[in-house]
Amino acid sequence: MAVDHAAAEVDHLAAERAAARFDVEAMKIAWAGSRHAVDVADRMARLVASDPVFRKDNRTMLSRKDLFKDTLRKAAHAWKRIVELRLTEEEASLLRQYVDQPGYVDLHWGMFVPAIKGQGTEEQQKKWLPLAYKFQIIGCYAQTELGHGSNVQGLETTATFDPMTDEFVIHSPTLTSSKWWPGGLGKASTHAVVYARLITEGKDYGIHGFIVQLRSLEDHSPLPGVTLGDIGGKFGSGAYNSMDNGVLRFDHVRIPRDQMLMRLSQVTREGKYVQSDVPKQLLYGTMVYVRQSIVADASKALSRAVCIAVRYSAIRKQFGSQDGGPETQVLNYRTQQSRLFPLLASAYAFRFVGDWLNWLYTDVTQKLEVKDYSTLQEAHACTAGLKAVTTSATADAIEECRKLCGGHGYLNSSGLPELFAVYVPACTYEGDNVVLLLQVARILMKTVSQLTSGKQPVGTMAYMGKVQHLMQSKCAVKTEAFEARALRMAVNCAQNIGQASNQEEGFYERSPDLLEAAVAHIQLIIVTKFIEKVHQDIPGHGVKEQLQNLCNVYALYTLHKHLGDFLATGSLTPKQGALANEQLGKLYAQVRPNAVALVDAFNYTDHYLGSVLGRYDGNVYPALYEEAWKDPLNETVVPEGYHEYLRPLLKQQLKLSRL
Ligand SMILES: CCCCCCCC/C=C\CCCCCCCCCCCC(=O)SCCNC(=O)CCNC(=O)[C@H](O)C(C)(C)COP(=O)(O)OP(=O)(O)OC[C@H]1O[C@@H](n2cnc3c(N)ncnc32)[C@H](O)[C@@H]1OP(=O)(O)O
Ligand SMILES: Cc1cc2nc3c(=O)[nH]c(=O)nc-3n(C[C@H](O)[C@H](O)[C@H](O)COP(=O)(O)OP(=O)(O)OC[C@H]3O[C@@H](n4cnc5c(N)ncnc54)[C@H](O)[C@@H]3O)c2cc1C
Repeated sequence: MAVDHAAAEVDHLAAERAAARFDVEAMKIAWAGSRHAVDVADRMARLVASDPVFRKDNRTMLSRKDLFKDTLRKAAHAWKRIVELRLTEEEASLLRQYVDQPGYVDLHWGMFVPAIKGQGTEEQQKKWLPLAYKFQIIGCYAQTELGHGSNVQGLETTATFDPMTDEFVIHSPTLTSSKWWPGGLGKASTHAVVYARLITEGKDYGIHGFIVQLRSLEDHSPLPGVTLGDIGGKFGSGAYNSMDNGVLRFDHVRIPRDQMLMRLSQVTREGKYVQSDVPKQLLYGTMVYVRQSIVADASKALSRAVCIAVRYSAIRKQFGSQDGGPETQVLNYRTQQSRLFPLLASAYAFRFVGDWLNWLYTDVTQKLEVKDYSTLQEAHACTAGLKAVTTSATADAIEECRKLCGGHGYLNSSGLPELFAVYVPACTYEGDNVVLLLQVARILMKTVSQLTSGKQPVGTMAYMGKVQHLMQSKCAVKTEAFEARALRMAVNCAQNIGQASNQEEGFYERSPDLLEAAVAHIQLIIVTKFIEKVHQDIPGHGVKEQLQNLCNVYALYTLHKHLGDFLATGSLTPKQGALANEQLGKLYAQVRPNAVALVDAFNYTDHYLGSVLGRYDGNVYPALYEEAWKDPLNETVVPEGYHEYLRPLLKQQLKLSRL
């Protein structure tokens, strides 16, 4: 008798959901932040999913040109819906998230507008922002060049003030000074915030931002002296190829003086350079803003991958039980759990630390408005470090989820290859992760060096003030072990650097250790913020308990993975390390019955997940089967090329065999 496997799989997910020991609706609120956040996300997700223009299941099969046109169409349609429905900023940005296709709008809203807000004077904001808000101009963020990305101070584009005409002359003096990478620049943008070396009265004052028009507002052709285009195809099919990352060269392009962003410093009519009393690091403010939003995005990308892998692992069965009973769901394998559940816990951990970082960023912004710059360093260290640690972990985790889904995970229809390809550049853009961690390490070294002078560290570095205690004690408490590990690694680095003939040389020599010290510090922040979250009042049956479990999984898994650090610094004994591992196994057993419900709490539509393996209804096999037939290769039974290449070959073999 034929068994309807498909129906059986569907029942499986229902059984998983019924077995969950907590209130999923309440967990949705804990994940999203509030009832309001759940409702608005739900509404926007459904709006997108039900609109045929936002279809994306065919995306990996489109040519680059068709994909780009599809992106323009989606962006225009999204804007039309935003205006027609009078969506709020919150609704609009969720709508953009669920459209789920990188495009010029991300850089327009995400970097061009914030750069003008952060670096422009009130007058400049009044002039440019209304144009940008109504899409009467489209902007991008043109900082990186062919020759320099990480080293911003090394950029070569020049902006030379000409007092005769009251203009800046923007010029690309070398091939390596060509702007290279800015998203939206290649084909869509009409304007850019261009970062260039300001030269006036014969002196180079370093990097500053300028608003430069690139294309005609009449026919979109490049303005005189401007050469620009797309830099070419990128990693993976679909994925980030929807974005027109661009190249841009200037040949003595003139812009009015008032298009220099003048909040941080000014050039007078006479050509005098005047520095404001604000720290010059505010020039990097747009990057800080985007880095904090990238941390929030990490939890979104990771939770999508984990949702697919958990649901599919509940559906997928391999091998029978000892007594010949039904086959085992792969989710029941201890190895599957030990690979998957830490990723599930990380998704929650990154979500909560992302919320905290958003709070920190808002707090710093408010302080800056009243000229309080005391938390600028903390904001830089936290955004840079958390961006680096969460994006690296998420990129690795998406690939691990692909492997957790076996062969089917490698199909585009699983959604995982495209998610990986679109996500991995997050480890590079907005600051290469190693470069960012070295920034954190520099701040750690500075903090350690100040300990002897009695200066008490604050914010996320405050634990370093407990130096006497943390350097000596054996740690029984979990957070204390994380604190001791981070502090001792930092102090070891500082001592080693101190022995070098000069500090810079010492920093250079010790940079691999410094990276690890920075990671230890950032992991401490993530663990601490997760613990703080579970100490809050969290309503809903069983919700707090589940989050407590996941928090323990995240902390103990991190500890297990980096046990070498904990042992080498004497922050834990080998026995404690072994006990932690034992405990981890027990925690996985507690997560197991709740796993499917824990990913349901992300509340993702099938449209947003974009995965036949992660379908809410669990109907995986019919969907996989159907999806295969949609491939353009299956449009004809006999493939194109048969008559040119297969038939002659086969005929030739036939002739040979008859000889
Ligand atoms: C109606 C609404 C519609 C809604 C639609 C919604 C649409 C969607 C909206 C939003 C989406 C948002 C998402 C955006 C999409 C993102 C896509 C990806 C885009 C990617 C873009 C980019 O990549 S842009 C380019 C990024 N480039 C980099 O990150 C370069 C990295 N390098 C650097 O940052 C710097 O060079 C460096 C920090 C590494 C070194 O700089 P420098 O040499 O100048 O400094 P020092 O090391 O000497 O340090 C000096 C001193 O400064 C301190 N410091 C350094 N940086 C900062 C900082 N950022 N902030 C504060 N302080 C800083 C440093 O610690 C030192 O301090 P001391 O006290 O002197 O020691
Ligand atoms: C998809 C994508 C979108 C982008 N969008 C934009 C955009 O909109 N606007 C824009 O201006 N830019 C954009 N960029 C550029 C991006 O910001 C840079 O690529 C990034 O900052 C890294 O710089 P780089 O390419 O110069 O790398 P490099 O610095 O050349 O890195 C190469 C290697 O050198 C290492 N390295 C570099 N410096 C050090 C150091 N001091 N110590 C130790 N190791 C080091 C790095 O770790 C890395 O392994 C984008 C990039 C990508 C991939």
